[in-house]
Amino acid sequence: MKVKVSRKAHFNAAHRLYKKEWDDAKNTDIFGKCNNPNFHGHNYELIVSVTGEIDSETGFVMDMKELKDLIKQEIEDYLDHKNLNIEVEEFNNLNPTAENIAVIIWKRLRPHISSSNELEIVLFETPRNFVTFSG
Ligand SMILES: Nc1nc2c(c(=O)[nH]1)N=C([C@H](O)[C@H](O)COP(=O)(O)OP(=O)(O)OP(=O)(O)O)CN2
Ligand SMILES: [Zn+2]
Repeated sequence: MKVKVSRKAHFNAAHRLYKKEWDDAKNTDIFGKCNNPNFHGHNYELIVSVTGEIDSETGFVMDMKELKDLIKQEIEDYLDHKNLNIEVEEFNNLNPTAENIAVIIWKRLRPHISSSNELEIVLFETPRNFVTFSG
């Protein structure tokens, strides 16, 4: 019997969506206002979910305190109040779209979650735009 436990988190970050190989006209055509060369920001809302069997001794799938500390250490401290294009090395050559940010978050958390548990990332870039990645 598998149960999913989830923890919400939050970070603010700036980004610009563009491809350096494309000229300004094409970047504006594809990315619109998200191609603003002066960057723009989002209040990202994150839901991290871990699915697995309930431990018969603790009653936990995973200790939520442990999950909270892990998200703070690996995600909030790493991304909060950052310019993703400039300050986060994963985005040196990768567009910081919601899809790519969700994958980076998954990759940073995965090594710290028991291999017998599944990990799912839901990332809201705006109140109405969100992406889901489960590996
Ligand atoms: N597939 C994706 N499409 C878009 C992404 C993305 O990451 N993946 N990102 C953007 C922009 O960065 C931004 O998220 C869009 O902002 P905005 O248009 O303001 O967002 P909303 O549509 O939710 O705002 P409304 O107030 O509803 O207009 C664009 N596309
Ligand atoms: Zn944006």
